[in-house]
Amino acid sequence: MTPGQPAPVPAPARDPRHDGHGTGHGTGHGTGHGHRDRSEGRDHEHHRATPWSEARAVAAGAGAGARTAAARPPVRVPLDRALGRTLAEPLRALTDLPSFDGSAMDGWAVAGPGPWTVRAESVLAGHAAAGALAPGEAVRIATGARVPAGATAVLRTEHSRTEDTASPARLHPLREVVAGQDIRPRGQECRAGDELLPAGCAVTAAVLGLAAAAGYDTCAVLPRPRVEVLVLGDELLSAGLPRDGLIRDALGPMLGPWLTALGAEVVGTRRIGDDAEALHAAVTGSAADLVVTTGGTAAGPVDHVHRVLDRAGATLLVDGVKVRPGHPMLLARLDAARHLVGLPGNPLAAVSGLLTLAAPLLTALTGRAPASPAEAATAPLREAVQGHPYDTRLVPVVFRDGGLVPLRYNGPAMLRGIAAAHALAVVPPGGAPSGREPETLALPWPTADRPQATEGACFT
Ligand SMILES: Nc1nc2c(c(=O)[nH]1)N[C@H]1C(S)=C(S)[C@@H](COP(=O)(O)OP(=O)(O)OC[C@H]3O[C@@H](n4cnc5c(N)ncnc54)[C@H](O)[C@@H]3O)O[C@H]1N2
Ligand code: MOO
Repeated sequence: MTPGQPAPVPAPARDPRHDGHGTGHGTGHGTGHGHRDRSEGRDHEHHRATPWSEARAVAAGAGAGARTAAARPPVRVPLDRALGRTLAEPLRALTDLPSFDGSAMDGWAVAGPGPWTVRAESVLAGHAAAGALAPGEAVRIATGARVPAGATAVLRTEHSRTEDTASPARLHPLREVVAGQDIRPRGQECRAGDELLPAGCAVTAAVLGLAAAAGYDTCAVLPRPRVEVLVLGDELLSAGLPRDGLIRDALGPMLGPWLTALGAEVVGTRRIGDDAEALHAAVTGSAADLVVTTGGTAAGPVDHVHRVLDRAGATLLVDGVKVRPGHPMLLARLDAARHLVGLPGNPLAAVSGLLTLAAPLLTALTGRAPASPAEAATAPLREAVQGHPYDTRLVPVVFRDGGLVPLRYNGPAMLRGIAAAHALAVVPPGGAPSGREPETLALPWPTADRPQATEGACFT
């Protein structure tokens, strides 16, 4: 079956693999995928579902279009508020770096060949420069101090011997002295005006250091896309233990920080309940560039998202994706500059929607270059991973001993696997054999290796 061809919709009872989650660890659903209890128009939903890679491309295109339509100007922020933002302009050096000829070592600035007569003074970093040295003279110098005019080299303390009995003291080299040694010449790293980084780079801690060194107090960054999260569902509790069929809202606490890590400014996370009127008002009244809803995407009696989008005059760009978990995810254009991503309510399905639709859309909206799949870390699979017959699977994995180990708790309602994961492996329809190096999706935070004993026992 090639992508784009209509996929048959086998009845789950006849094809148990169609739950698509492979391991059978409590997938918590599997009651059919054809949305047969919807109106006739949705009977063949799976035929309309977009292949996974195409869905990501559509989302990226939507983000790029919205960015052009919104045309929001760059903002200038102090360096201590720029972390995680995107450079709106190339970072050009405002000064030569180093800005003066300085000593790279603690020792002696010397002029000409030794031995040298030692001047009584010392030159320290940040202090006045010593007067010019005449050939045959030396002066004590600290790392980072300006070398005096006339100096031809710096001699490290440990490569020198001083003869204090002489007056003035005499300095002898303990090894050959090469002209220019241990002097950091002005402009060695860059000249004023040189482009240090192009526009579009993410501002990392290292970029902040470079910008400060190059003379910046503020920097111009792209505006962050504003995102509002609407959490649907009457069954959700914000605190305490699950009780009486009610469960804790796992998505409200997770999505805001995750979207922030993807470069968004999260303007709010609101609980809406299963109330179509409230949802319609929230969607049409939102000033956000991207509205993210959770739940209500499928075929249940209170799954309002499609109806509300119809009523709001939105255009569905993606209505279902050939991916497990998360296939009911959707992407709609609310107007030229605003979009809505509908994430399924099952928590790992919501993560799948977040990475499939919201992440590429936000990357394009932010103005960053999309990460190429070839750049994402991968490794040979340590074991075969069962595939869905027609859909892509996203499976939480850890990197271990040079291989990729799929994690076990990967059911659509489970977060235990993804919480321990280093990445998500993209498993093509039909599965991936042991040894295959699959495409992976990186998680937008550092992942530390955990003690193997715990991981091995509990997660794989
Ligand atoms: N007849 C069909 N039923 C279902 C289908 C289908 O194709 N036909 N697809 C299933 C799949 S797959 C998924 S995924 C879900 C998607 O459902 P919705 O997006 O409509 O989400 P809900 O029904 O509201 O919730 C599903 C599930 O997730 C729990 N949930 C919801 N929100 C949260 C939250 N914030 N934190 C934690 N858990 C949440 C909710 O209680 C349900 O258990 O539909 C299947 N059904
Ligand atoms: O399995 Mo659903 O795929 O939870 O999207």
